[in-house]
Amino acid sequence: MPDHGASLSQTHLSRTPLSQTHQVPQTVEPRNPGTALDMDWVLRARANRSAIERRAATLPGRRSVKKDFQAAWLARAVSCIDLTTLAGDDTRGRVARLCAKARQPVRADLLDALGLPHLTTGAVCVYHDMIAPAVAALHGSGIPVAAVSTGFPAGLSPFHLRVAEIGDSVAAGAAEIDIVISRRHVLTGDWQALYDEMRAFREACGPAHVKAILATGELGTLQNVARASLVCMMAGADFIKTSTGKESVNATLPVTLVMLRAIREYHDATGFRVGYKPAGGISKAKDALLYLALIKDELGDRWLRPDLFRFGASSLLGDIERQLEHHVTGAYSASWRHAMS
Ligand SMILES: O=C[C@H](O)COP(=O)(O)O
Repeated sequence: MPDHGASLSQTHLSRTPLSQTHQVPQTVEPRNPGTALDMDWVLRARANRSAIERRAATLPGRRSVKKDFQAAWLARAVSCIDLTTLAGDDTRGRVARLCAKARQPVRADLLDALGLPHLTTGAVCVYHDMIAPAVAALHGSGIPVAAVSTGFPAGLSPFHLRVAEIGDSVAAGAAEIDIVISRRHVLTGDWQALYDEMRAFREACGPAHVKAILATGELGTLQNVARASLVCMMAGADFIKTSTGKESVNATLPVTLVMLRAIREYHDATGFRVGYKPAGGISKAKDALLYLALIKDELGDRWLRPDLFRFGASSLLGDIERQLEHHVTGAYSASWRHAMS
């Protein structure tokens, strides 16, 4: 059960010695198989925008962690990052450097000082053409490659090509596929079409885990976010993800609250845990701490692990590393001193 109201300084994670924060228990979460589309349930979903925004706005004042506790939480955040590059000018060289950073996200001397023997990011996230170099660069590390797919970011290419793209990316070695949904199905309330699309994407993924990108900044209302979250989970999504990072509004705390509550409701009803990935515009360590606090409040500790939580972020790691360096040395370094920051 989530421990609503517990202060972070009293949490299990905060009391955990730094040397243990990166150790993820080897629990194997059963995959969400999905359910039939339950239209009554979907249409019952509501979102009270003003209450949600009020709750999100008060979070920074109510939640703070300091010193060793903060370093422990930041180390946990690192282990949950999908270290991302999604740029038109990506090259094999850039991806290889990113993968080296995923293997060693925090400088060895800082890890030593923090008593952390080993830490990696949750995954590396790239476009299809960069899967092979990423798989090669991560060989032996156990770090999965995630690929964005289905005509990312708009998702407006022909349906058969979107499905085929998933198969190609799985064949190329992607263990996780970040699909984009058709926003028009949400905006027109065609929940059956969204469900069928998501089912087909999930099937095309086979053993690869599928993250459903809702592009929440383009869905119009929080109620639509709640309903789209439920439909994607009913259709078998392993994760629901806020954004591509390319919309004008990406991850926010109010949207996160809505999606976390949908995940909780789905778990209560089916027993299956679906993961959550906020993505786009999360670049500061202090923001990462807010997301972790909200997840702890709403879903509990079990979701604070990389198998159920990821940050989709291209530049968050650099700021976290700076904060950890400050924790160890008492001084801030320039961001350019941290590779791929
Ligand atoms: O899914 C990941 C996002 O595209 C990353 O967005 P960002 O570059 O704003 O961190």
